[in-house]
Amino acid sequence: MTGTPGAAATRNGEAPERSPSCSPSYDLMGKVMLLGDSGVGKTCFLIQFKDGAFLSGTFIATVGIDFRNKVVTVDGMRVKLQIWDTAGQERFRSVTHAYYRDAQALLLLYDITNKSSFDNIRAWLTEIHEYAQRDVVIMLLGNKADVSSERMIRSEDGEMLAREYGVPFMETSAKTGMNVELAFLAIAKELKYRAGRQANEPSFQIRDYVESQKKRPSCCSFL
Ligand SMILES: Nc1nc2c(ncn2[C@@H]2O[C@H](COP(=O)(O)OP(=O)(O)OP(=O)(O)O)[C@@H](O)[C@H]2O)c(=O)[nH]1
Repeated sequence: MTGTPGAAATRNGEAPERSPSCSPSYDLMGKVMLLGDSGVGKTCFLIQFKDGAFLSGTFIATVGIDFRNKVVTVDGMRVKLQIWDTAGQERFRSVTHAYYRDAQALLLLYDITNKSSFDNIRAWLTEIHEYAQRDVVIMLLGNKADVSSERMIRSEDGEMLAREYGVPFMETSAKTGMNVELAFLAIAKELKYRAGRQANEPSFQIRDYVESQKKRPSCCSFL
């Protein structure tokens, strides 16, 4: 485990800021958590977004929780995303629950080649409703979309589950980068919209935005 809620520093050496200091290099900050079963690709997803790289080779399960920061610019506003990578293993659940409370957004991943990771999404959503803020932004992501030959979950099933819970959905690949940046940009746009919402401002619909922007793997229509 590498930190507690509000701890000063973690393994990657960055300090989890709570509020902007004298001259912040961003306009808004949001805390995002990556959730999902062990092995679905949360750490790779974060590293692809942060560094544009893919960690292949031996799988090393996350222990406890870790985080990285990245600033993205949406509609001229710099949004600092503080992204927490959680351990998917059951034995770390009580540690990660403590972090849900002040998260503004949750990216919930399953692995399209692993049926149980998809079946467990309902349990994850139950947990989220128990521990997270009521208005937390949730996005469902079917990761490893590059491995079409081992696909176990149809894209349509992901879409259907997401519709049932009223959350945006897309398939992603931490390996090729497909839709990785889009997931975070959509979250940043939603946070920006929420922070600056004014009575006469046209509303931002994250589900419509994701639907209009997402890339679909060419592999899955035959399933
Ligand atoms: N082909 C492919 N492999 C992936 C992808 N994302 C992750 N992997 C592989 O899946 C394995 C698990 O990835 P991790 O990112 O460590 O999984 P995790 O969800 O962080 O796992 P925990 O830390 O135990 O919760 C690794 O061997 C990765 O190389 C992807 O999009 N495509």
